[in-house]
Amino acid sequence: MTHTVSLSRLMLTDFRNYAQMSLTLDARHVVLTGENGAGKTNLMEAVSFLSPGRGLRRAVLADVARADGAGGFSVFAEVEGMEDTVGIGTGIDASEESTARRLVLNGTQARTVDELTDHLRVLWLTPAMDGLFTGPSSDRRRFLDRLVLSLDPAHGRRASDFERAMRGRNKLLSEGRFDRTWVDGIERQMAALGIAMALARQEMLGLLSRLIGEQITDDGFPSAQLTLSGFLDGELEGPAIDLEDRYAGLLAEGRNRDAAAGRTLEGPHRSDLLIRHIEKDMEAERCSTGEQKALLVGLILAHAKLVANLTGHAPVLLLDEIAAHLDSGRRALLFDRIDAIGGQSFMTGTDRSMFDALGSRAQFLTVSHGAITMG
Ligand SMILES: Nc1ncnc2c1ncn2[C@@H]1O[C@H](COP(=O)(O)OP(=O)(O)OP(=O)(O)O)[C@@H](O)[C@H]1O
Repeated sequence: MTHTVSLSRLMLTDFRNYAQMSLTLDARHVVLTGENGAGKTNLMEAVSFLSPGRGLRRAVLADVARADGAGGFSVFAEVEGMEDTVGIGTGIDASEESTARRLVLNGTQARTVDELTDHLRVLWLTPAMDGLFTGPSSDRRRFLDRLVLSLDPAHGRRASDFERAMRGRNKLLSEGRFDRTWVDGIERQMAALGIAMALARQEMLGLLSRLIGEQITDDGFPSAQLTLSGFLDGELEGPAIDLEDRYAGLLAEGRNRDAAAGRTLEGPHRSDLLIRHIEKDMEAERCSTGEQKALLVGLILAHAKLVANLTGHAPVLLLDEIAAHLDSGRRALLFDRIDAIGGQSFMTGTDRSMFDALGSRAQFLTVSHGAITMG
């Protein structure tokens, strides 16, 4: 049985084009319609700040604060969450020097943003992700890591610790300091973190692939075959300690090469996510724009289902302009699929009639110049 996690209240202060906004919601889906530039995506971005990281635009926090405001911003949400009802407040104060946002849970300062994951998981799909299959591998790695993060909150910390250790190694090598014990120590640390990262990614992809395999249908949303490549390909099996030894060995062997290159050439930071369209048996990057979009939608919805199955709680989904290029039949199927995940989804569009097939399954909101009206 999947429980619905839903926002029952959302309040914004000086968030992008919202000076003050307060919204009361029920657990149904939320459809936001309005003209271009009205503030639909901004509202979704505010909801994305209820998860760790920099939100769906990967914004610099100072840019989020309303241009004519005092320099700070806040987002407050009441969430019927995974544990209980929780009040979540986040933002930055105008006077704060820090670039990190503050996070308050039920009135108490949280230690880390990872604590958010105890209450809700937020996943999103935005038009900015349309180039995922054709863009640089760093985009796919980030996408992959967000998928892992929504199942394994420790993944983010592991990745940032790995980055830090790697920068330390690069610096030592570039300065020609091959002090054995020092470099050995950093490489052992990189090996432990790097293998843990690779295994977490592989495990998530295994679970997701199995779920996709079980739900292959011919409803117009293609299925993705997902493969990890670029780091210990085909070797990520057996005890983790053996894999760590193998990776530490590769790092030690590669010191001269990496010193010359000025960076570490072997590691999970070089992985790529290879995606194929199963029904067409074709690499995603060679599929048409429409096929790529459908593939991405299918992938996000399958992942949402996986999160729901594994945690027992459906994630909150932010689907920006998801129905834009679909005919009415496809749209109705899409809404059924979204609804079947069992959670609350936020969807945007310019035209309300595009969402007619949702009927009473959604609450409809009109957005105009940073203000919201129901209906
Ligand atoms: N920090 C900020 N302060 C004030 N306004 C901002 C800030 N950041 C962005 N905006 C404005 O917010 C407006 C709404 O943007 P948003 O992306 O939410 O529009 P939208 O309703 O999703 O439109 P579209 O249908 O075109 O995607 C834009 O006009 C943008 O210039």
